Amino acid sequence: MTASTREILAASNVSLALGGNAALRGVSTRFETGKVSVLLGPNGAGKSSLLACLSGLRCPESGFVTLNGENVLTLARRDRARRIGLLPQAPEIHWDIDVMTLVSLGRLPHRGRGGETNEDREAIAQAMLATDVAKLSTRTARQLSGGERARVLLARVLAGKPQWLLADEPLANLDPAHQLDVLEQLCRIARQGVGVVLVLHDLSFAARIADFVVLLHEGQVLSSGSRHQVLHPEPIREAFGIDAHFGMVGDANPYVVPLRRYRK
Ligand SMILES: Nc1ncnc2c1ncn2[C@@H]1O[C@H](COP(=O)(O)OP(=O)(O)OP(=O)(O)O)[C@@H](O)[C@H]1O
Repeated sequence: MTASTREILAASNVSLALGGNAALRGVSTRFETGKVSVLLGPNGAGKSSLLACLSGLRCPESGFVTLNGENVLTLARRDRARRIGLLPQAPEIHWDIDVMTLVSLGRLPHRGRGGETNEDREAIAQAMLATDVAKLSTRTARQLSGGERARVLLARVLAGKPQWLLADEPLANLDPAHQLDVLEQLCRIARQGVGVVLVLHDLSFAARIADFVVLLHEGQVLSSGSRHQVLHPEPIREAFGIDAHFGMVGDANPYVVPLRRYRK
């Protein structure tokens, strides 16, 4: 991808109410391809709601989301599905399906009438390798452990090779080795030009990989910018109500340890 093909996914003054709750209140922010962006915030802050609006899954009450200036809701569904891959939070698998078939569903937006192509097969194999699920390919997806299922569902999204990957807590349920593997894959595809937008709860992983951070609180953007600007005692205290210790292991591994609840 060259600078001229850079894409921007932008939320402009987005508000969303869910069941009478104000999930988002006038959120404006923008994301770029080629970067890892991380949404942070306490439970109920609006992170999943923002991903749902960015992906076109939910329609804001007011405001809008644009992809390169075009409203995501006006994109043809198939075009949107090709360009934006969404991994929702803790998705369920509702039917008996083997892992290989489930991952191959990620290619559906690309399928023509001729059935599976070599390109499809290659994308599926790459995605299964990247998430370390090849050895599970004949297993029934519903019988997998939580972490195995999470990796298979990420493989399905990766198989679609979207220009944008929006993932809601992609590290939840993963063991530390697979957390590191998945983070490395996500950073790698960002370097290749994909726009990666992640919801994370782990502040240390966010500090390690984020090019851009949006900190949400009560449906609003409390702070956004580089990890150095946002992963800072003041905004973290205000958003989460905690004091935290910020440190470094070597030159490249920042960490954040929540210490105690902040009491005024
Ligand atoms: N289906 C729904 N019906 C009613 N209210 C909802 C629904 N989904 C979310 N909400 C509310 O909208 C607000 C934002 O929820 P959202 O799931 O976006 O938060 P979040 O930041 O992703 O939280 P978490 O970290 O717990 O996943 C919360 O107050 C939540 O209770």
